[in-house]
Amino acid sequence: MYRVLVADSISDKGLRALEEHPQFLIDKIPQIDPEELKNIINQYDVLIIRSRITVTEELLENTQRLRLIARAGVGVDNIDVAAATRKGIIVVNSPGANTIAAAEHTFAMMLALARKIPQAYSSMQVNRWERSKFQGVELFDKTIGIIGMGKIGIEVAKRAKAFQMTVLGYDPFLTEDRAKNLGIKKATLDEIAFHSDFITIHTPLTKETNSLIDRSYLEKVKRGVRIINCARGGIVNEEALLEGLESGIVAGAALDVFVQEPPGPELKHPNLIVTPHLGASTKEAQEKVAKEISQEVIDILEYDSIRNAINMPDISLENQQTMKPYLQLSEQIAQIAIQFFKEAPEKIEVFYHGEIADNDTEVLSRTMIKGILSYHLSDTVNLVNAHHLLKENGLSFAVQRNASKIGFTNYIELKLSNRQRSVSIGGTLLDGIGSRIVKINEYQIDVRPEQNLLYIKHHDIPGVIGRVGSVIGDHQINIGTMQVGRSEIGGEAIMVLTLDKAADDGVLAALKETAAIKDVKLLGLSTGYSFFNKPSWVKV
Ligand SMILES: NC(=O)c1ccc[n+]([C@@H]2O[C@H](COP(=O)([O-])OP(=O)(O)OC[C@H]3O[C@@H](n4cnc5c(N)ncnc54)[C@H](O)[C@@H]3O)[C@@H](O)[C@H]2O)c1
Ligand SMILES: O=C(O)[C@H](O)COP(=O)(O)O
Repeated sequence: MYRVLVADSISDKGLRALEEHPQFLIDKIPQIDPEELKNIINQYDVLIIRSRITVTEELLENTQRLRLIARAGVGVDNIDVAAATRKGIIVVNSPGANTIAAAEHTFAMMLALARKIPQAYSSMQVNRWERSKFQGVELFDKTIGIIGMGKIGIEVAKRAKAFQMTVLGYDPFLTEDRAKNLGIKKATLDEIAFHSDFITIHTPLTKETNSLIDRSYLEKVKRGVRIINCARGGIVNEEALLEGLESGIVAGAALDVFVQEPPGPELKHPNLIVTPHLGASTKEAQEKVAKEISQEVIDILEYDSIRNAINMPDISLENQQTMKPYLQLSEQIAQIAIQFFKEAPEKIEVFYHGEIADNDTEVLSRTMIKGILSYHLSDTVNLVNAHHLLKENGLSFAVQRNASKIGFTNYIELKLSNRQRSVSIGGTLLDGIGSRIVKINEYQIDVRPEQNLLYIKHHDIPGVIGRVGSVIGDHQINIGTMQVGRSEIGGEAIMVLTLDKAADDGVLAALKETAAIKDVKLLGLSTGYSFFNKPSWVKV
């Protein structure tokens, strides 16, 4: 049973799927304060939040249990994603579910700003009738500059065109073609400053966008510009904005988001209109984000299907059918490799050949890293923090992908090495048959990866196979399959057996006493794959 803490006000209707799911137990504390959250966070597997809660590294230090932080909305700037990644916690959001709400709010703000509606309303509330004071401007025939042409920026652009505005768009990912298809002009930030009557921002808050609209930018804008920020507090520098409003360079501004939420009393000006972060606050958007997040939580924890994770590659239910057998094979290849290598390798190399190389193999690579690192670091490693732990432990990692086939339709090889030695394990998935380990170092074999494998290196002379069979039989262990590979007749050879139960120390000692046997290793593999599976190591 997974325990979920809903630590913000989230639509009940949207959460229904999660609440009705027998595997999830939900606690809702929408107004929880940071201290209480810190005290109880370790009781939960999942934390669902909006922008009210700040997830800090310090908060995450209080939990060993949390696996998933679900942001019912877009912005994850209130979550220390790097800290979550280090702890192996997946962070997901619900992009797109509140796009229309945010675009419509931007337009509501722009119209309210143009026609001074909030000011006129306040005046009438104190029984005044000041018609000339509240003369506004039209949107028709004006130029709007949109900074950030993502989902919301695009919806704002469409609406601006319906108002017959000239639309300038700036976004590092906006191409000329895309701009043309949208019927807008691709512009630079400076061109937006020089030509826009309205500027609206729709980027995330990043190092680059923090204070993007600052004093120096406001020195370049057209006098009388109106600025709208429904994206994130801080993208428009609040002090510079107040100065711009005071000097008249900025005729009006509309803010839905603030550096501090709620903002301090100093953030006031007669030409500044504000709303308390309401961009996503429509009934429809809240139901949609909560519904999307509920499904994502269920999919991740129940089906290992990941969409919209900030710190994990996507592995949706649709492509899971293809990828799941490879996930298990990758994990098993890594488990075999590290049980051979035993020490921590200095270098990890992965080679993908054939059709698999055309897929996004990142999740397979992470699975192998997890398989390798967890041998020494135990259960602190998962797919989320795999790369981080790799770097932290100073290991080098390289991937090579080659669509050409080398004997198999698909082939995955993992090589672990340090300055002294290396180990290579290769595996494939045979259509309609299942996975096979087909290479151990220089030896070609054909072994179905099962829970208990026994690897024996020996001289290729008569009698060894019989001796191995009788030692194992004497210990009442049934042999499932036996595969032999050799480099040359009478040279060195290997034998890989699948056993119905793990061989004990007595078997290994008896085998090692045989003169022709050079090495014996019992390899324990996990069967059945789950992102959160801990490998069941059988150390030899
Ligand atoms: N006020 C609200 O309640 C509310 C609601 C929803 C979203 N938002 C915020 O709106 C913002 C946009 O959301 P979205 O869903 O459109 O996201 P999105 O990811 O679809 O679009 C963001 C766009 O910003 C662009 N961008 C990034 N850095 C940039 C830069 N330096 N200059 C120009 N463009 C840059 C990206 O290329 C991307 O196209 C986010 O910050 C989100 O948190 C606020
Ligand atoms: O990033 C978002 O999705 C918006 O800012 C909405 O935030 P909220 O969920 O706190 O309303």
